[in-house]
Amino acid sequence: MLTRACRLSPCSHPLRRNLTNASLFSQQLNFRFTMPTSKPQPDAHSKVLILGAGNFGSCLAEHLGDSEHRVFLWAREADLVKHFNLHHKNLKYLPEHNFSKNITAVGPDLPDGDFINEMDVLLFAIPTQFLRANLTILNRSLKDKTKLPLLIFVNKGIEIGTDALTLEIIADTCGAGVAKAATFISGPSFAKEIVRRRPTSVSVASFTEGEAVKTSDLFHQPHFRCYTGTDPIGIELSGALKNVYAIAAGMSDGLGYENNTRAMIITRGLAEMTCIGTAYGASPLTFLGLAGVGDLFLTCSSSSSRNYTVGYRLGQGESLQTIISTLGSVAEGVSTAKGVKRIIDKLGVHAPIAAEVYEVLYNDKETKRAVRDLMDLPASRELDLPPTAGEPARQLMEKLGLSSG
Ligand SMILES: NC(=O)C1=CN([C@@H]2O[C@H](COP(=O)(O)OP(=O)(O)OC[C@H]3O[C@@H](n4cnc5c(N)ncnc54)[C@H](O)[C@@H]3O)[C@@H](O)[C@H]2O)C=CC1
Ligand SMILES: O=C(CO)COP(=O)(O)O
Repeated sequence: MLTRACRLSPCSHPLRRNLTNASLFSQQLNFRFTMPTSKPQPDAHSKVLILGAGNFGSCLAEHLGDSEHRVFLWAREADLVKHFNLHHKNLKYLPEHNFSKNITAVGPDLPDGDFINEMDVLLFAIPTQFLRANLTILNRSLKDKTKLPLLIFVNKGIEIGTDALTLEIIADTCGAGVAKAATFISGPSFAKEIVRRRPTSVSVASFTEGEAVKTSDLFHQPHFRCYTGTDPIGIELSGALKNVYAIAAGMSDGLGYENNTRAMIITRGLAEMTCIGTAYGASPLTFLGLAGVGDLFLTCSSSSSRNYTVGYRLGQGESLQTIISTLGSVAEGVSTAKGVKRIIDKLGVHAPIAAEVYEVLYNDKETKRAVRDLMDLPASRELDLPPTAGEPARQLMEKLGLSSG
């Protein structure tokens, strides 16, 4: 078993390491900041508020409710709150599951400041496109920024219109200190398998490594392992990007292509993800972890994935509008494909699979034509990481006060 001493490594963001080695900013970045931390380590009887009672929020409520913690689950649907508290069931998401009696549903309004300030942990399981509005309201309750609850985010997407990662949404709405303390969980973790206690592992990252360790300690269970790190930008990009490639893999299967084609999409998708991440300013190694290749493999190869399902149904000839209106759950890759397209265009990264997914979703390109165009690309070297120095990450870290000239 890993000891705490073994899991902790000196806190240094990979951007700093990359830049120190080779890049444009090697002489410029000089980290001089004090990392914020949350209230003391959540103990065995912590108060946890989970925001978002969809598949993943409910699943994580169950994961933490299966303990001595006092878990509250915020749902914006009044009927869900009422039914959950009476029957310990969430009929809309994970309807088969009997939830722990340690969980109390709250809502439909967001809890008030007094309630929020009593919490030791706030866990956000709200789809990316709705996060900004909810954080704007919640920020009014986070009065004392020196005594923050442990803040955990599990959404996997890029915001439409701003191309912002969640780190930036948090900084915009709650301030840089809150973003620096935030922790991100990402990795191959279907909600319905976690509630069945199938062995699962995830990546947990924060700029404040102590917060990632607290999160890991909170979540770690015999059937659930956490691996900590200090590349939240890479972890976020991994989770967001893999959803776009899951759409591509589903599309391929929906068109009737077989295993070779799916393996090609997964592998070339990983190469694209790594190039986009490197150009953005994340560590390329992050994409080899659970949040990267782990989640990419999972979602590209299973019909349990909503993103894969969107792709599959597109490949079968259904329209995007019909698929979205009948999916019954969020597929973050659909909205994220827009931000990814803008990011690759801006950074000049060659990411043809992501570009073709965008064309199918938003320019009515036929799925078969997209495959033909990909296969017609000229032969190229297998992998050349872009030499760029990570301007988006540099700007984001500047916003967080994590760089100084
Ligand atoms: N389901 C899974 O296995 C996993 C999901 N995730 C991520 O977690 C996030 C949430 O996903 P799911 O729970 O699966 O989605 P879901 O589709 O099951 O549930 C969506 C939730 O968002 C809420 N919602 C809708 N509009 C809202 C608004 N305006 N403000 C606040 N909440 C709103 C709904 O009430 C519902 O609780 C996504 O970013 C997803 O990528 C991450 C890992 C695994
Ligand atoms: O991210 C997930 C599992 O790790 C869930 O994937 P989908 O959102 O595609 O269902």
